[in-house]
Amino acid sequence: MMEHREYMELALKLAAAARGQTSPNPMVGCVLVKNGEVVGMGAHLRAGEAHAEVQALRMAGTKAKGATAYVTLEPCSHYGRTPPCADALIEHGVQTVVVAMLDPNPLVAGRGVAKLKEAGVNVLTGICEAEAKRLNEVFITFITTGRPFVTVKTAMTLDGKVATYSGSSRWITGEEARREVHRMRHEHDAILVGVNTVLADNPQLTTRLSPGGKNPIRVIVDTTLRIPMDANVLTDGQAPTWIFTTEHADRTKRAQLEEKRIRVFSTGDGPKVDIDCLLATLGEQQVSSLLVEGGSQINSAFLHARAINKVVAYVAPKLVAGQNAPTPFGGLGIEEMADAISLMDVSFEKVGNDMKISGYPVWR
Ligand SMILES: Nc1c(/N=C/[C@@H](O)[C@H](O)[C@H](O)COP(=O)(O)O)[nH]c(=O)[nH]c1=O
Repeated sequence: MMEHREYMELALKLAAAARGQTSPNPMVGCVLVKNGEVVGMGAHLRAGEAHAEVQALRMAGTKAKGATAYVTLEPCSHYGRTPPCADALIEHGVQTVVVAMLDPNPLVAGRGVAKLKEAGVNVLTGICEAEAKRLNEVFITFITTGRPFVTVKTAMTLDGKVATYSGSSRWITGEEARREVHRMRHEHDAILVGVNTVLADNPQLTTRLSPGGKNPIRVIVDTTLRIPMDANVLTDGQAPTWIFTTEHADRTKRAQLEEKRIRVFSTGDGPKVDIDCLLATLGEQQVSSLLVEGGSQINSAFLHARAINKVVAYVAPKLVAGQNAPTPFGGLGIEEMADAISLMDVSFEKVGNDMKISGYPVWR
């Protein structure tokens, strides 16, 4: 007999299958079980389309009556772009609803559960809650702060370099790791690099490696608009490119860029682009997840702005040495080792011949 946990794990797997497709909505999965038999399954596939519960109820039909529903996120109780799921579960006669986590939106948290209970439905909450929260770390951050969840991704040699002293960097990591990075791009609403990376690598920042996926919005941090007009990100038409600059930028250059329908945002008259302001602006533009691919100046700026939610570092078993070779985080740096930014919930995973280390910075 499958336990509550096993059915919820199945619902979580269904939810995760739509990773990268549902923004700015969360990933949600639902499994309907009756007398020990799965009678319906569903996942939310795209914002504006049917919610997971509705998909599962459609599959179950009349078998939903008296069934138990396992849902990875509290059923919605308000009219968004689709009718409330709590009502649909009640109308189909579902007897018990097992919920992994309550809705993180403070405006609706607990309302769906309350509606179900008022209608006489048994409700259990907190089954696989930690896994459900980890799965929707992006949605939770975005809905509670209004800013994108920021992941800094870096790739370095074993001796901590992101390029040789001459700037050569292709490639540090192997095919598998780079393919995985392109999947990360698919999963993110936007990808950010500094203008130094554009000058050094002329990157495309698109999701090209198999199995492909959507191209994120390309965000370039460029304090004085040094970006070359013939840069790939300005000419390849593969994805929107937004530039964040300051009031110090050359007005003619700004007009040239805007003529090419490049969106240019100024974060004010500070010496550098204000990361806080950049994130607030991206949030207003409904960007719920941001992949920062450096380089070292940008990564350091995000670190000093305490604006990193997650770090994903690929370490390749290669050595290039060079005291002038750039490292993942540049800038002045932290003076005392005791003040180092530690990561928590760290995972270590071999990807091809490279080591992937992921974790969540602990901001004291
Ligand atoms: N050099 C490497 C990376 N380099 C990352 C950035 O510095 C590159 O400019 C960016 O990925 C280029 O984007 P593209 O044009 O779309 O391919 N990142 C990696 O994971 N492994 C590397 O070996």
